[in-house]
Amino acid sequence: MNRLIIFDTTLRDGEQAPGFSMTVEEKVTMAKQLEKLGVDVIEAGFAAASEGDFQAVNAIAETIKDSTVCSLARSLHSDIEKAGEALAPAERKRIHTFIATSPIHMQYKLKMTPEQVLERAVDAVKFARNFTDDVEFSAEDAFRSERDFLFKVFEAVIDAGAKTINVPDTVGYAMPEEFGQLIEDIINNVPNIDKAVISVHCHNDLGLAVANSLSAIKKGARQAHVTINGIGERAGNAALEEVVMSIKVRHDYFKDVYTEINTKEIYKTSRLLCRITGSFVQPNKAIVGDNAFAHEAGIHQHGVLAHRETYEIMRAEDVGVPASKIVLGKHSGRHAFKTRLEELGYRNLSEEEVDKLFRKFKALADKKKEVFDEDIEALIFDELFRTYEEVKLVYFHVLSGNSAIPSSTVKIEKDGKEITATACGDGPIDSALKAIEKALGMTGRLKDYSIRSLSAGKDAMGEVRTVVDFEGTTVSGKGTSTDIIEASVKAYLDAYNRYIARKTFIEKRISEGV
Ligand SMILES: CC(=O)SCCNC(=O)CCNC(=O)[C@H](O)C(C)(C)COP(=O)(O)OP(=O)(O)OC[C@H]1O[C@@H](n2cnc3c(N)ncnc32)[C@H](O)[C@@H]1OP(=O)(O)O
Ligand SMILES: CC(C)C(=O)C(=O)O
Ligand SMILES: [Mg+2]
Repeated sequence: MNRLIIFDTTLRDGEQAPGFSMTVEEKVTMAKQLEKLGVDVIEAGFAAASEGDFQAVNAIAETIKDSTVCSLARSLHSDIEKAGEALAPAERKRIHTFIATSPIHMQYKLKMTPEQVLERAVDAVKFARNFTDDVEFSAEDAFRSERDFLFKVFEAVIDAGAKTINVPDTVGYAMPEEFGQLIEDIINNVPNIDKAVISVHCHNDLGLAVANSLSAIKKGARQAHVTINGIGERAGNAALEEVVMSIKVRHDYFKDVYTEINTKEIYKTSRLLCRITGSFVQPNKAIVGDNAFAHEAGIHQHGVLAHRETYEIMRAEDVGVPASKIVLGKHSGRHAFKTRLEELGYRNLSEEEVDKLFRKFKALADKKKEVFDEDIEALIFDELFRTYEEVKLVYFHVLSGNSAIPSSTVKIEKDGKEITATACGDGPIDSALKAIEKALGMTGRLKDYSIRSLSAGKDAMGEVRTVVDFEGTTVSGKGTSTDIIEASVKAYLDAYNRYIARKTFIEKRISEGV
């Protein structure tokens, strides 16, 4: 009675939004991840819409074992037959048939009388039962429908064999209290409602899709139509991650309602959808946005460091986000700054040293959006401990092409001497970094490498960031240039210089007996 069925329509309503079309292979990949996430029903598409959608529903029906696979169908025999055919291989299959019940849709779009709509709905459900016992019926635009007519339609389709009746707020018009009231009214006015599950399908035109879904769940709805990242027609549908985490985090409010979602898979699923569709979620998006577990303001950082729950109502790990983040920027405070210094290995700085660094950090943060670890290390060495000579790049030369073995020559200045070295590699960057290592006389393990453009145009400045392990110490480095090979070489040398600086710092501290 208290299990909330999660009906995911990312691959149907989600895909209907401009820019979110997916190929058959992409839909299957997404469906596999939805199965891992533990959704109860995957609405795989609208089999009658196109040959591609038919293939997608069919391929998902063949692949998915743990979730029910569903296809949408208008209240037409031809649509329902297509859905039945596409779903044939599924272990558990559902046909979701619908017809609009609001006066405006019946009059202007369907050009049908209410009696005809009622008859068509009943006929569709009966016909769908030839393919599966699991039939869901949606009264499209239910929220703007005449209540008595809506109740009559639901009663009739349940009698005809619908196991789930879905109540869509197709145009996102409802307010949460009103939508909850509609569910209560359906429970009180549809005599056979105990034979069906009440489902809701909310759109986000006024930003209320999740609030409306939750209000309905509170009143007794036990299935929610949702999509990953809230994608869907126009402003989208209710976001799966928000509905599921609301139920989980506020179990005190939703009493015994629960879902079978493996919440640790949420973040991964959200990212997969972004990768497949080439879309982004806004940074402040609940649960899965980049900032959902990030803290930049000093007072918040202090609170979170002292006791996480001061500013976090759920754990990042519970939704699969690697960890909550303390982001250093112009709003950050001394507590967070000192913690980051300690995380970077600078544990024994005096309070005066921390103060001096903190002032420099604030000045830098005023100029930069985000202050990275390598910026902090640069401050430490530039301001406090510049006791070593940096290795400098004198020049580099690279030979590359699709018919040549990439090779590089570099000259560096180290300890007052110029050293030249040459190496071959798998590509121009690989050969240049190998030549640098030969010249340095030390090999590092490149743990991470990223490149981004700092400006627009073909001649844009590129910024390379490297994370390198030198003799068991991990350091990061940064280099910029309009030439990405030069930026890479500089970033590698920068990491090496930080490694030497850190080693020098530790040796100095040891010799001082600290
Ligand atoms: C609220 C929702 O999300 S509803 C689902 C929306 N999803 C889609 O539309 C998916 C993609 N759609 C399509 O590929 C096409 O629209 C198709 C294949 C479904 C239909 O294409 P066409 O036959 O060219 O019709 P078209 O889309 O122009 O018009 C829709 C027709 O379906 C009818 N119709 C709409 N809803 C229903 C329904 N639930 N039951 C029966 N008929 C319906 C309309 O009255 C109209 O009929 P008409 O052609 O006799 O005037
Ligand atoms: C097909 C139905 C459920 C729909 O997407 C809607 O009404 O928004
Ligand atoms: Mg919809």
